Amino acid sequence: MTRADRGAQALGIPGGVLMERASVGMSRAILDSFGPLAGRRVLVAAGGGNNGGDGFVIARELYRAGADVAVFATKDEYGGDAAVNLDVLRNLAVRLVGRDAFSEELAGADLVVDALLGTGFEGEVRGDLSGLIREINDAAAPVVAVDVPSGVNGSTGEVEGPAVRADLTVCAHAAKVGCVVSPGGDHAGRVEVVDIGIPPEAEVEAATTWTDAASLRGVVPRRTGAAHKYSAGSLLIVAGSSSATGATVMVGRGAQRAGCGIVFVVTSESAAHRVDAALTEALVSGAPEDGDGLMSGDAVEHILGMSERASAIVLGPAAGVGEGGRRLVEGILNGTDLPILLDADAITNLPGPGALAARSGPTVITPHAGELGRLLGTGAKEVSARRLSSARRTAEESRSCVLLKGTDTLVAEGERVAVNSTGTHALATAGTGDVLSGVIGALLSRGADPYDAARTGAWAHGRAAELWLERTGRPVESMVATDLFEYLPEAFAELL
Ligand SMILES: NC(=O)C1=CN([C@@H]2O[C@H](COP(=O)(O)OP(=O)(O)OC[C@H]3O[C@@H](n4cnc5c(N)ncnc54)[C@H](OP(=O)(O)O)[C@@H]3O)[C@@H](O)[C@H]2O)[C@@H](O)CC1
Ligand SMILES: Nc1ncnc2c1ncn2[C@@H]1O[C@H](COP(=O)(O)OP(=O)(O)O)[C@@H](O)[C@H]1O
Ligand SMILES: [K+]
Repeated sequence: MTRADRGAQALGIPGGVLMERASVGMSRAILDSFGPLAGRRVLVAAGGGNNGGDGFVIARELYRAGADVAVFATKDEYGGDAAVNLDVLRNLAVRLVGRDAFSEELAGADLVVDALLGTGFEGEVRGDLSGLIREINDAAAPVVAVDVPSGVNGSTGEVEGPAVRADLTVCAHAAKVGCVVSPGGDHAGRVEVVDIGIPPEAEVEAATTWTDAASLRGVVPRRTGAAHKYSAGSLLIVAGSSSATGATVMVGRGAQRAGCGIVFVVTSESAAHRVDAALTEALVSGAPEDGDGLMSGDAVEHILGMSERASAIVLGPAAGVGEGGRRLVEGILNGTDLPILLDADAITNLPGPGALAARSGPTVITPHAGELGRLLGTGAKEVSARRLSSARRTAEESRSCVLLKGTDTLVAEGERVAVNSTGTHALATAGTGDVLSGVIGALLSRGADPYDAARTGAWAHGRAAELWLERTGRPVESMVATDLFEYLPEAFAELL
């Protein structure tokens, strides 16, 4: 955002013009959501930087729309465009209130505009601002955040202290990363973006992008008329144990619905016949298992033999944690250059992210915060607090593609991070992660590169859940992971 802003100003567009356009657009969005505001009481809380300057312009626009506007400004003296716009308020009948009147104004407000801190903020909120933020969060009125909820780091989504909880966040030019990546994203409410007139010449390529359907056009590999089942994608799934077959079945069915031409499964030998019965179209074989019914290190030879017929591998779901599992993962990683997706127990069986760095074949790992916390040795809490940097760091140390699951699934590879746009909390049910592994595995087997396979898979998986909700009208709580299979084809159809 800073680079785009500088670029626009270098082209001769004054900063004040950008502020004006941003704030007029934001005011329109506010009126669309909360208007008409004639006669309603609006409190604008404005901080000391340009976010506060936006707040002054919004105050003027809502005043023009007939609202009874009060403005609390944290500073006595302003500079630049903010000062200009504060002067305008002084010339109008807009009430400027002090700290002593803030709480009372807040109690009587029908709408609160949070323009305290924007993209210039990082770290923990200092001084009296934390008190203001707490008061805003305790107030009954709905809250609109300007550009980013105050207290949220706009570049990372990290929240280190008190932060505004908004009903609507209006962003200038583009959704700020902090409005979509958790935990900041959980503070933003609905996010709307307003055009502020930055010309294409000033656009910059963002390292963090939003995976929507448009960003995936042309990315999904297509099956041609000359295809046979192997060229259409041949996936080897190494999963499950004597006592756990469901995960394996869900990976397999997810892969089939994501267009894989042929699915091979290797599982513990005592479970193979049950998986075979459940996966009609797949070729299932059993591998040596230990006393606990988990595939043992001795299974490596059989798996590598099977891998000669595959174009990608999914390794891990319900395969078990322990010494045998560690040998299994190590043996497969060292034994083949095929694209591999490691999920669940295969991630837990890794000694650390560095264990993947030496691989020459493409590698994807799909941890949730708990699994990534174990892999990094930092714990789930730390990963959840710093999702973007945790995913980035893991991608760098593992030289792999990292998909970090959550409400805002992130896909990180090299310098790039994609934030998934689909999904619903209906997915918070056991087994949905297994389906995701199958979908991404299928895309790898069909020739997609890891980054595209992971972000396309996440998008289609989330979209399938949305379609289930839309089509069935059932409550989110009643979804089970296998419901996704029926809607995956329709989700993919939207990308083709
Ligand atoms: N294209 C654009 O870029 C456009 C940008 N626009 C708008 O400008 C916003 C960015 O403005 P910005 O750069 O002035 O920063 P901003 O968010 O107001 O913060 C600075 C203030 O925060 C304070 N502060 C900082 N850290 C703090 C802490 N830990 N704890 C407490 N306080 C802290 C700091 O205080 P100080 O350090 O000076 O004491 C200073 O007062 C952007 O989000 C958008 O709304 C639009 O007008 C359209 C064009
Ligand atoms: N609240 C939520 N909103 C959106 N997606 C969610 C939510 N909760 C879980 N998910 C998604 O559901 C899947 C759960 O995966 P995981 O925890 O590995 O499940 P399992 O291991 O039981 O298969 C992930 O893709 C995750 O992103
Ligand atoms: K703000």
